[in-house]
Amino acid sequence: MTATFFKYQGTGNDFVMIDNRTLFFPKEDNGLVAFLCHRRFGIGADGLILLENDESHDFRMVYYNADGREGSMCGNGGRCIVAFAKFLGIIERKAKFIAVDGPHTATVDGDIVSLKMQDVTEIKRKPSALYLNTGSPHHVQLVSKLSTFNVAKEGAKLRYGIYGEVGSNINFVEQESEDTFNVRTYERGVEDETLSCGTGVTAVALAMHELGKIKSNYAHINAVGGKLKIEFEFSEGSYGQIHLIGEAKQVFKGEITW
Ligand SMILES: N[C@@H](CCC[C@H](N)C(=O)O)C(=O)O
Repeated sequence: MTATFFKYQGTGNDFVMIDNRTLFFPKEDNGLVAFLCHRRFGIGADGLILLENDESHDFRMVYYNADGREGSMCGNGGRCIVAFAKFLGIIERKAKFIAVDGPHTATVDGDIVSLKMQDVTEIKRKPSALYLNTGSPHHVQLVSKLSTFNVAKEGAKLRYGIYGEVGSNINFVEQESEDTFNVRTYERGVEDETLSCGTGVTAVALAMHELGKIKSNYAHINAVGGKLKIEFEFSEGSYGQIHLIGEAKQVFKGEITW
């Protein structure tokens, strides 16, 4: 079979994007997804995303990690699929779509996509980290000398050591200034460091607010692959109106045969 695909990136988190409105894609074939994401034998990506029709939303997002398994919510992927929906003419400046963690809204302004995330009602404190779910599970840990920190090794240790079979994404953070943080993430399902993780930097912003490290209702994040902004409201122990904001770009279009 020969299929048309698109490649998108959001602050360096890259995705194979497929228009599956005709439902041609064999969704149960995890080996095929892993092959398409493979950086030497396939197209190469941190994940694969299918755009499908949905009765009560503009579209449906189906997200797979690079290991071929369906993942939990992907924030950067969510921003990229909104840019893809605009490219396909499904939306103009506003989107309402459904993903694995529920409905999302988004706005597009040029290459900048602002994606509304689910509310977060619980942040767990661990001895040297915080743990929360922003659509995907995230461990958030402050470290020093982030630029030379061994994210792949330490991330794998925590991902398998603390969180067992289900696992978690692991974010290492360093405060840069009053409202700015540098973040590097080990991603579950990619099983390596990626250049950016949208649900991860969202988790970092909320965790830093929880620790009193930010007084504002926003945070700027320097991921390895680019800059993101997170805005939120905090009331009665809960975070709402959470927006993940940053660039999402189409990189190329191609055809692949399997
Ligand atoms: N890259 C993603 C996170 C994707 C989810 C994750 N790898 C998982 O299934 O745990 C993002 O931008 O949020």
